[in-house]
Amino acid sequence: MAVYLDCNATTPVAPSVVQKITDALNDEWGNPSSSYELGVKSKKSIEEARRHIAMMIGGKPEDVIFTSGGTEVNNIVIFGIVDYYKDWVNSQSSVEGINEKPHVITTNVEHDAVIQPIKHLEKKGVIDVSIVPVSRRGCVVPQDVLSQVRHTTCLITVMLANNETGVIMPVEEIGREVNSQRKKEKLIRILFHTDAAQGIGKIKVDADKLKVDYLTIVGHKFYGPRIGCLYAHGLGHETPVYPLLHGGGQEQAYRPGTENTPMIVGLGEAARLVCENLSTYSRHMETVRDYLEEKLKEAFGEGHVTFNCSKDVKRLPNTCNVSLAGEGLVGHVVLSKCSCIMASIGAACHAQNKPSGRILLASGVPHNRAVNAIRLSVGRETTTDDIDIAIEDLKQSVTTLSCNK
Ligand SMILES: Cc1ncc(COP(=O)(O)O)c(C=O)c1O
Ligand SMILES: O=C(O)CC[SeH]
Repeated sequence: MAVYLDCNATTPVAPSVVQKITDALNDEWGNPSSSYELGVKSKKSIEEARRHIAMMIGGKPEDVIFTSGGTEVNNIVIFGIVDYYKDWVNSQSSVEGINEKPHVITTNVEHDAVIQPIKHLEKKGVIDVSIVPVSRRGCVVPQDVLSQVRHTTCLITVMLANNETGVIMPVEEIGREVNSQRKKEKLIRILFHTDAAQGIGKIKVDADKLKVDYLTIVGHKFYGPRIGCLYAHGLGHETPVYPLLHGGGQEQAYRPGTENTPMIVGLGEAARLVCENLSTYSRHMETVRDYLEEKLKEAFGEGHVTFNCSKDVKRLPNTCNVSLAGEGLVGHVVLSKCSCIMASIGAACHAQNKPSGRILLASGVPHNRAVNAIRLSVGRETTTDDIDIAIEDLKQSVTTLSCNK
């Protein structure tokens, strides 16, 4: 019997989401831009989905733009900064600092879909970057971020929760202070982005409360389809969005292209499920995750089990990053000897045979523990019976590896 414990990598699509997608494929295939009934019907279902998504994050429907996924959203935000800064410089009467580059601040534990576009622009010499290391507890300190602000800073991006450790970052605290000094000094307003991919569907996400200008939504992390959304607070008037793509007028021309109605409708249903059931989902996942951690300690002994997320930081209710002490118990090797568990040692988009260098090591986990790390991320359907099976699977894997030494 297979036990899926990799929900931070991706989740199954909820049954009602599958049904909504199927119905839309069959009945709402019209072009949403078409003025006849078939098109109007498709457009209406898209706008209903937009309303559910806006409600899920405490935003307005007109501030939600559909994209192909989270990677696209993060690239829209990061690449847009270059034009944002240029437009601001051109709008200034004085030319002081006109040749200085826009400055971006981020952390050293962001997902590649944030780090890589930032590094790309830095390598091209287009932006200056400050990468703020998280504390030894794996959580970024707000003052460490804010102390990096300079007169050319125009974007701060800090993920809401880390995909490997589950650590929840102090986004709201940073959001409150981001522009506290700027207005007095007539400097460019700093735009604040959070990649909420791992938070949505697990914890309450309120864009207004977080004081973010941009927020990334990733459907396949909360039982939805593999598309995403960009939330921009006061889209187009308070917060600029510079399109990566140019074409028709869809999505207020911020993300042109004939809409993927079935997947958008599915994402709307996934958002509706979160709106209605988040506290139930969150409580269940935390109960099962805590049961998992107790059973790991029982099975291997407290002295042989180390959890790689500090107890005194806020963390996602579904994530357990654990290292089993013992020579040869390298994370990916232990998983390779398991016959039931489907899990990972870190981000799926990284090679599964080397430790999470950037995230666990960056979070203060010593190398000998990082190499033995396994990420177990439970879901809405994970049961304690699943955990019992997973624990037995891990025990047999460790026994096999110990005998082979
Ligand atoms: C934190 C985080 N950000 C961004 C992404 C990228 O989203 P997508 O897979 O939709 O491009 C992922 C997962 O894939 C993620 O875990
Ligand atoms: O597995 C993850 O952490 C997200 C997909 Se790269």
